[in-house]
Amino acid sequence: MTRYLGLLAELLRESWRRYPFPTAAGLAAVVLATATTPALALALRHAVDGIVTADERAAAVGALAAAGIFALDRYLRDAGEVYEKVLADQLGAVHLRGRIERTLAGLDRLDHLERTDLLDRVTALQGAGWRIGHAPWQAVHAVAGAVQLGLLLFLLGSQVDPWLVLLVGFAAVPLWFDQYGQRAVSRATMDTAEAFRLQRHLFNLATGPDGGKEIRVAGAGAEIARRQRAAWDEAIRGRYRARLRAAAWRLTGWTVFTAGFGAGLGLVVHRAANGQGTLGDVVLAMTVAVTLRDALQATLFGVQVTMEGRAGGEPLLWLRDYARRAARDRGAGQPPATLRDGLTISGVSFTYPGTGRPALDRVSFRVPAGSVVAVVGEYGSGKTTLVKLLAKFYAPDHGRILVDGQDLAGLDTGAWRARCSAAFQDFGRFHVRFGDAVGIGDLPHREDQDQLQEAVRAADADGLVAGLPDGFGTQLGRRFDGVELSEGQWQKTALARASMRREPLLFVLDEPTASLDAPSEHVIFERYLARARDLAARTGAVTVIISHRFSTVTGADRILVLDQGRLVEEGTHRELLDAGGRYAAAYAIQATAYAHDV
Ligand SMILES: Nc1ncnc2c1ncn2[C@@H]1O[C@H](COP(=O)(O)OP(=O)(O)OP(=O)(O)O)[C@@H](O)[C@H]1O
Repeated sequence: MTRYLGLLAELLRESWRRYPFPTAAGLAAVVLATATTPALALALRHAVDGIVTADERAAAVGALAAAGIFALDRYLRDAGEVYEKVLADQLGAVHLRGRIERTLAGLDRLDHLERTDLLDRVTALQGAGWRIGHAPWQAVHAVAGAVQLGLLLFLLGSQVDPWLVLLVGFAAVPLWFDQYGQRAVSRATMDTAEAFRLQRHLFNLATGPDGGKEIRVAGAGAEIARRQRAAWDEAIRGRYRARLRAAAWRLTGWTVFTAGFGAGLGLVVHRAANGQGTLGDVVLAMTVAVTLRDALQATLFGVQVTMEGRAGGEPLLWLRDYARRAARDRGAGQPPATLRDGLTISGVSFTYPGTGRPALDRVSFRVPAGSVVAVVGEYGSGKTTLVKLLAKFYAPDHGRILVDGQDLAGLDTGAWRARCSAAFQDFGRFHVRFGDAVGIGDLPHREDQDQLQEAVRAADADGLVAGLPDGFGTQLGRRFDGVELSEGQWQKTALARASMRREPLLFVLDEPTASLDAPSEHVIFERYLARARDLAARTGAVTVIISHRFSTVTGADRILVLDQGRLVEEGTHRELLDAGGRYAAAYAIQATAYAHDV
């Protein structure tokens, strides 16, 4: 809570720094508006007592003052509202949202995209900028409302009857009760984030092109819709219940306040009837009574919206901590210009957070500079995890990865990644111009036509570009009225992207040809082996190829066989065949299968 309030104060300071005049004007309007109602009540009493005592001048002054204060009050509220809205939108929707997006995009790590508990927070960050942008102003209103409440009670106590000050206790009850309700709403928002995420995922699955074909063939549309509905119901039920609970707390608070307030008014009327007060006092008390309720409601509303902003503020604070921790783990060392020794993986173990079984278990091997290493193994044996560790997406739980003798953990993540190139199994489909979809692989050179051509050639995608209506300028993706590519064409585009960097130290190909036909696969492996030799000669680069198809990796210098996270065999294709172990058996099965196919 303290951190959240600190965040609100910080946002207000930022608003002040960026927009000093509108912020000052907005704050002045709120502060001045707190005094208008007490002033109006005093002016009205003056006017009424003037009328009762036949003091025409006093009555006229009181009436004029009341009219002026009323007009000022309206003006202050309207002007304040305009300033606040514009400032909150600027701060939240523009600055904070941009900052959130930049921070998320700049994160070196992957766990916020792969761990459910962290994904919930990332989900909660959507729209958080807008929500949190309004929260500081609501906090200002909550404070101003409380001050106004204090002024009104002081007025009642000092001008009418000191007993009426006791109303402050009754006024505090709804504020206090409201907190309980808001806490429940905040908790429910976090608790139901997963159900919301599931509902959105199912919605996208049912309406998007990715799973569309399978769902229709399987006739699973109704089932997906049912599950979506169930997820939605679960999420909404949780939030609805919390809101009901909040409403019950609020209603109880109001009931207590109304009882106290009714007794207070009765006291004032009783005093006036016994000559202990004037008619003006009764009018003052009535005016304050009416606005006391409004002031209290404004305070409650301010507290409520401020607290609702907490649902956006907490993930924002989490993101900061997370980004700070990620930055701390970033390392400062620079990678070598060229690899001389190579990579050493020494006793590396890694378990994904929240899982019980290690994805990699005490894996050790050496990749000499300039060599091509193939990693093979069954589904889920840890191949991609190994690559994630090499690309520094995760740090090993045990063991070390050395780059020419330097611990990878100590190398600056950005600098290391700048010397890595990678095509991943779950490659991205960038709906941009084809040239950008490839050029993004080496941003500083994304317009370099020679480099683009070279990358496209390496990925055997020259034919693809030639077939595009505007070549490199062709917009991709049907959603943007562009050309839709086939799965294999998207994969070739991803491969071309990974081939943009000319001087990587580590070149990773994770199932690079899974979506391609056999002739393309053959051409690509030939080209990548040649490219690996070329890179090796220039920078001593190491190429790591992951593949299920054993026939494609026979040309590698070394082949590593993983099984359930363990390195079980290692050697050249010939050595492994001669050893007659797991690799040899799997290779024989695949060779037979291909022979049957032919
Ligand atoms: N983000 C994750 N969170 C939790 N567990 C994971 C995650 N990614 C992978 N795993 C688990 O780690 C193990 C190794 O997965 P990995 O993706 O490295 O295997 P793989 O050999 O590359 O498999 P495939 O050939 O199917 O791509 C598997 O048991 C998998 O379920």
